[in-house]
Amino acid sequence: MATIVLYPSPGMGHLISMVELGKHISKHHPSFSIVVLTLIPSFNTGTTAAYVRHISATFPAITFHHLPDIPLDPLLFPSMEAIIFELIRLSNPNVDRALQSISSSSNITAFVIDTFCSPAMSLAENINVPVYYFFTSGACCLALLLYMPTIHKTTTKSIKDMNTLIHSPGLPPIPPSDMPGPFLDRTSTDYSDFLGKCEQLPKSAGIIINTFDSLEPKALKAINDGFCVPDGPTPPIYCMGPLIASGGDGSHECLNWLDLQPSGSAVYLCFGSLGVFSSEQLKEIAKGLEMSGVRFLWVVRSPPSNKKEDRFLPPPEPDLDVLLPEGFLERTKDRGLVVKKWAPQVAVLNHKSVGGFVTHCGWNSVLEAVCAGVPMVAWPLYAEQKFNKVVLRDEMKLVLPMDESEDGLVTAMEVEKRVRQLMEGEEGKVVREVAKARKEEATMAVSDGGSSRMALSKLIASW
Ligand SMILES: O=c1ccn([C@@H]2O[C@H](COP(=O)(O)OP(=O)(O)O[C@H]3O[C@H](CO)[C@@H](O)[C@H](O)[C@H]3O)[C@@H](O)[C@H]2O)c(=O)[nH]1
Repeated sequence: MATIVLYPSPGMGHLISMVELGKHISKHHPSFSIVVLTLIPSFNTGTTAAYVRHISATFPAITFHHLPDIPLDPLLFPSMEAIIFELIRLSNPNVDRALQSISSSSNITAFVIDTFCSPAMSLAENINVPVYYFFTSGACCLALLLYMPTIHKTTTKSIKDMNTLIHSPGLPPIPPSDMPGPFLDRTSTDYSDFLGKCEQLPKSAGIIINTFDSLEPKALKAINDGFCVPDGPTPPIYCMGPLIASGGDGSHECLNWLDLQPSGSAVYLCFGSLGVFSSEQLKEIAKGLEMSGVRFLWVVRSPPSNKKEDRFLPPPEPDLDVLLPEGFLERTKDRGLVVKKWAPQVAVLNHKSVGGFVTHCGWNSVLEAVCAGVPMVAWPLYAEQKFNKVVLRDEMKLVLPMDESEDGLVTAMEVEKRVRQLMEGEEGKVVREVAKARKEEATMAVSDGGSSRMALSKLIASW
């Protein structure tokens, strides 16, 4: 049987959309079998293991091939990215064995890897299988990553030390401080690791992006016209999104609570699979929500541990009585609900009572909001999220910003102001209209004859 092997990076934000890609191919081209190579590390990458069990049980067309865990000491790594990159690098012999074993019983048509999994590229080339990247963030971010080696060559300065806006083909000007974190300091190992990954992208047989043509037309045009890789060929680009998870079984307590709220009245606050705040920041959010008078559904996690050895472990169950201001839950019980750790986000965003979303700008969250037609306030935290905020605000006009004060704290007054603007103000009306229009376009893109479906057909035809 013809098999497509998918190799996602660990971490929910990367895994979910890769699995959705597998489901999508399998649904429209059932003659392909889909095998997903999974790395489920012992350090915290969200609720990965439970998710994989759920998909295995509910979607038998996808087979998971678990790669052995390689225990690593978190104390030796400067960042989550660094430990993930090392795990991926050390897993290469296991990936090699997996590919050999799969190819002994079936014909591997394509090997589709996450941007972070570039060390595996050579393994597939050795057995003459074409390698495609699956890019889990947007086309704007891809345009930047493809152009990053050019930016690197044209300066000797670290981006953090630049005081001019960064200009890249197809993108609005980006303030240096909003560039993805790993690109800020060119002397860091994260920088050289990421730059190496950027250089690999154009060497693939193609890049599949989780976006759709009409969401990011300027960036896509710049990529397709070859401006982002000025010194070589750009591989074919396939926009197949939005690839997002479905709403689940709809049984979570917060959905029952939303059933009781008026249509479009509640703001939903959630910060991806790993977003956490200090206890001081949690209290400011609580005060801001209370002052706003707006109905809210808020996913709260425990603050990050101060102990270096605990920083990649799942945070403990939050103690709301300690973390939130005294009496907050009681005073807001008629119009607010705090959920600990995790909410069924897709179902929440598609609930009729939800009218706005305060998000960390992780790309899956953005696409999920776009598909639900829900406008956003952008509160980026790490990775490429500040960059996403800039393009979402300046290019796509889908978000209102949440501004930090100089010490990095977002004050209760700022939370109050932005939530009210989003839910009740003229500013909110403007982004709401854009969100509704993008929702229609997203639906069309994945319908019969839509741009994302055509991209899938084009890719399959090339195989
Ligand atoms: O309480 C929660 C929290 C998250 N989610 C889901 O988890 C996923 C989170 O994905 P995303 O919004 O992309 O955030 P991250 O997990 O932070 O994603 C990582 O990967 C993304 C894709 O590359 C990047 O855009 C982000 O910056 C990076 O942090 C989404 O499907 C959410 O629906 C829930 O269902 N419930």
